Amino acid sequence: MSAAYKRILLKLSGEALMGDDAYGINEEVVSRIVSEVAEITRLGVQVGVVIGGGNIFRGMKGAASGMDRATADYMGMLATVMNAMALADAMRRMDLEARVQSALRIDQVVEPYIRGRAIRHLEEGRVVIFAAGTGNPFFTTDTAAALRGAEIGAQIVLKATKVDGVYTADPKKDPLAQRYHRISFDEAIGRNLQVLDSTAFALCRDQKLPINVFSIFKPGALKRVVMGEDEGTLVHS
Ligand SMILES: Nc1ncnc2c1ncn2[C@@H]1O[C@H](COP(=O)(O)OP(=O)(O)O)[C@@H](O)[C@H]1O
Ligand SMILES: O=c1ccn([C@@H]2O[C@H](COP(=O)(O)OP(=O)(O)O)[C@@H](O)[C@H]2O)c(=O)[nH]1
Repeated sequence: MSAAYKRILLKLSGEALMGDDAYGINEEVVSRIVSEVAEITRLGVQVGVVIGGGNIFRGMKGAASGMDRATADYMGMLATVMNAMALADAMRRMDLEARVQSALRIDQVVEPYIRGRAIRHLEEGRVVIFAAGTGNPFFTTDTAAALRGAEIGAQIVLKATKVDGVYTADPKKDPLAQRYHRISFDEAIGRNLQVLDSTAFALCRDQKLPINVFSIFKPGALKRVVMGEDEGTLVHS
C-alpha cells in the first residue's frame, strides 16, 4: 500500500519534546520522532516540519509576567530555532538529510526561509524544518504550519500534539469530552474548539488545507495518518 499524501507539513509541539522532563528536549522522544519521520520519507512522502518552542519559551508567559509582548514573542521564535537545530541534528545522526530555514534572519546559524529553495529541498527528499514560526509576533507556530503548508503546496497539515485528537471540550479539563474522528472547519470554529488557534484554523479553511490532529506520544500514529488510516481527528472542508 502506498502513502495517501505526497507532501505533508508536520507540526511538532515544542512542549511535547520535553517528554517527562521539566524543560528542554528529551532525547528519547526526539529520536523516536526522527525514526518515524525517516520511515515515512522512505515511503516517498516529502516532509516539511514546523516546530514549536513552548518547551523553552512561551511568549504569552513572558508577556504575563510584565514583558513587552512582541519582545517575548521574538524570544519564543528564537526558542523554535534552537528546537529546529536540535531536531535537524538528530535527523542527520540518523542519516536523514535535513535543512533548517528560519523566518528570522540569522544567516550564520541557519538558511533563511526561501520558498523556492525549500521546495527544491523537498523534491530532493530532504526534510525541511521551518524555524522561527511566521517571523511575526502575535502569531503561533500553528499558524506558521498552516502558512508554510499552504506555501509549499502540502496536501495536509499534521498536528502532532499532547492530545490524540480534537475533542468536544478540552480533554485535560473535561473527563467526559469525546473525540471526533472527523469534523468540518466550520463546526470546529463554530464550537470554538481550542486545539488549534483560530488564525491557523481560518487559514487552513480558506486554503482548503485539511488538518489531522494526533498524539505525538503514540508510536506509529504518524505513519497511520500518512497511510490515510483513521487516526486522531481529521479536520476537513
Ligand atoms: N476541544 C479540544 N480538543 C482537544 N484538545 C483541546 C481542546 N481544547 C483545548 N485543548 C487543549 O489543546 C492542547 C493542544 O494545543 P496546543 O497548546 O496548541 O499544543 P501544541 O503544544 O501542540 O501547540 C491540548 O493539550 C488540550 O489540552
Ligand atoms: O509566528 C510565530 C510563531 C511563534 N511565536 C512565538 O513563539 C512561541 C513558541 O511557539 P508555540 O507556543 O506556538 O510553540 P508550541 O505550542 O508548539 O510549543 C509562541 O508562544 C510565540 O511567543 C511568534 O511570536 N510568532
